[in-house]
Amino acid sequence: MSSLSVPYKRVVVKLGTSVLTSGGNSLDRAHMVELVRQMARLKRSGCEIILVTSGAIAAGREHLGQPALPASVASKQMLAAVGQSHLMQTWEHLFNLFGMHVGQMLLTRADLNDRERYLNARDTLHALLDFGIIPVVNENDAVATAEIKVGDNDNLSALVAMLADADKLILLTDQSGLFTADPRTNPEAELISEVNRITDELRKLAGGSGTNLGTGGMATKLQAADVAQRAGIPVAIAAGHSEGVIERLVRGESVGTRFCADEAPLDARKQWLLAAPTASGSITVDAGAVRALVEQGSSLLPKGITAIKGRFDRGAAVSICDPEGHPIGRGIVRYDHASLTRIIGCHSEQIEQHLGFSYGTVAVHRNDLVIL
Ligand SMILES: Nc1ncnc2c1ncn2[C@@H]1O[C@H](COP(=O)(O)OP(=O)(O)O)[C@@H](O)[C@H]1O
Ligand SMILES: N[C@@H](CCC(=O)OP(=O)(O)O)C(=O)O
Repeated sequence: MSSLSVPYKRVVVKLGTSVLTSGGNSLDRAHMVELVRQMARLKRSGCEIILVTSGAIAAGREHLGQPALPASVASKQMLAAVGQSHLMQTWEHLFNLFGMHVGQMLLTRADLNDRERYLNARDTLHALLDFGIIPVVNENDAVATAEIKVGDNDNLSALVAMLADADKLILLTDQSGLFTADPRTNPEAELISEVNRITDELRKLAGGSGTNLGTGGMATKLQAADVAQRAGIPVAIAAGHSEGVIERLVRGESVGTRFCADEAPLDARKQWLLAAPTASGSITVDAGAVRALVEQGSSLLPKGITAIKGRFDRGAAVSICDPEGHPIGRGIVRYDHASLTRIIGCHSEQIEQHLGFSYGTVAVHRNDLVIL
């Protein structure tokens, strides 16, 4: 038994393509063994590990003899379909060396959009953990169309961290963390070691992927960190090739860039609302409503609505935008788009008069609303 002391008991580790291939054209199995060794030691010390793994497309290219990375979505899906089974076999084999089992979960946004499916996925994840099995998660690239995709494994890992009630999210990549600029193009870039709040200024520093292998670069890692932070989960971005990096982070050492968790995290339903649903429409509100929603945490009344876009049912998730069209929040509507269009700008007491029925005085209740 290892004598490691682990302050974090349930940890999501996301490994980018950049880490799994070491920047090359195939999976770097020697390095994967080293990463598995660290995770296995942590597991023996009482820490539950959930692995979010990229690398299906890279494994598919390797298996098929390195065809050029295709531009078309269908060809990438084909590579992912070929590669996912090889990727999974590799993980299974490596964890088996340490006497551990893995269970595959392939998810899309559609599995998380619907609250019931979200809860089902959560139950499966918890059942795997209860059995001492390591969940190995990737996006279900082979079936994910643009509408149902999470799109990148950084955001997927934040969703998984929430699903799992994890107490730490570790994003491992080919850089030592978040820098003041992309270190590939700016040699002056400096590592940012701690982030308390993710601001627009910080978002501007985070660029896309510097390679054609990774998806999203630092921009999607920051989005993931934002979601996880608000769910009360601390996040680290660090280099996957830094020695003992997973163990050091789980032991509480500060490596790379550390994002503190919010002290007042959103409740479970709002976490789901923040992270999962694709908005089926949008509601534009006036300046007074923006203040009421953002500063006072009020519900959205029909009176503050100035425009509605899209077609949605009662109970759908919609985006809420300020007068300039910038999204300020996301909420579940109490009225479908047709009814809401008829009560735009109305006082709440007039709803029944206009519609002949009422589902209550608010368009979006504050319990069903999350501010971005
Ligand atoms: N501010 C930044 N700090 C660090 N890396 C950055 C920054 N902006 C952009 N990047 C790029 O993000 C890349 C890592 O993301 P990505 O290629 O998607 O890797 P992964 O496969 O690990 O997800 C880096 O190689 C780097 O070029
Ligand atoms: N799901 C894809 C990876 C998507 C992705 O986000 O890649 P990366 O930026 O390398 O973490 C795959 O398995 O190839």
